[in-house]
Amino acid sequence: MPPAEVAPVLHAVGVGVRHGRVDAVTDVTLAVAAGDKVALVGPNGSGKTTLLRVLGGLCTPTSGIAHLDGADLRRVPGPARARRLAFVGQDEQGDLPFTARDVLLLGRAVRHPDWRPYDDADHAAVDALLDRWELAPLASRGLDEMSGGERRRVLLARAFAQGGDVLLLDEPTNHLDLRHQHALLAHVADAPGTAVVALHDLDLAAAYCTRVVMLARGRVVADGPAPQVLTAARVGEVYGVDARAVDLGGRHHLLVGR
Ligand SMILES: Nc1ncnc2c1ncn2[C@@H]1O[C@H](COP(=O)(O)OP(=O)(O)OP(=O)(O)O)[C@@H](O)[C@H]1O
Repeated sequence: MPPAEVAPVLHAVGVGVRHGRVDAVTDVTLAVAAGDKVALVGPNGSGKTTLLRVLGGLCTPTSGIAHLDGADLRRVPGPARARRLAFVGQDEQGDLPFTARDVLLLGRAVRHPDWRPYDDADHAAVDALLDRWELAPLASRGLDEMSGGERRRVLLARAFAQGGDVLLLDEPTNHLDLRHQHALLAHVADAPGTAVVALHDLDLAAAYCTRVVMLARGRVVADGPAPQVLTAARVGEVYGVDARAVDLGGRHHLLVGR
């Protein structure tokens, strides 16, 4: 007997988003299965942020529909959505005087719809995240007293604190140094849940994601494993660069010039 079809966790069907006279996303159909780690790549303005926001229920499509576990995302109430999905935006910097510990506890708040106070499990989860993200020395420091990269790491750790099973991250490596870029994507790759991550660094996409979806002018132009999507010809054409694909130790890389 063939295995039963597993419904996608996230499913955009014929999604279009129009901002005024701009078609940001056009007729995108994308099914993301549980456990998929999807890199969303494409040039500036190709629709990555817009599509991520649709998948997170933060932007209502002008046409088509987006589902979370088969339910129309427009009808999933905010608190229920926040228990499943965590979204970290591209420019989220957070300059409020909350400490790192406060911010991670705020992430846990989505698990307390009844305003129940934080319990030992919340504090233990936050302590574990502070350790894992090397944030313990910043636990009592305000966001407004941190460097850009430190703040960014706190906000990304908050997404993990929410404890949902779907991560939507928009250019999460912005502001992070090399080691933290790799550490972050390793966290994402190792997490048991589903992730869709907009990335400009194609090497990071190839190294840590199981699947690469490439957008150009609001449409999906390729979808599959990195070596099949990130070919020299396609990257050259879509980004307008001179690209060469190389295999180093079994890993797909691109050498890029103008
Ligand atoms: N609020 C808005 N009003 C009008 N046009 C918008 C708005 N937001 C985005 N756009 C346009 O929609 C298109 C897609 O933008 P989007 O931010 O989704 O692209 P992106 O791939 O995330 O880009 P980048 O890599 O530069 O972050 C672009 O042409 C952009 O100019």
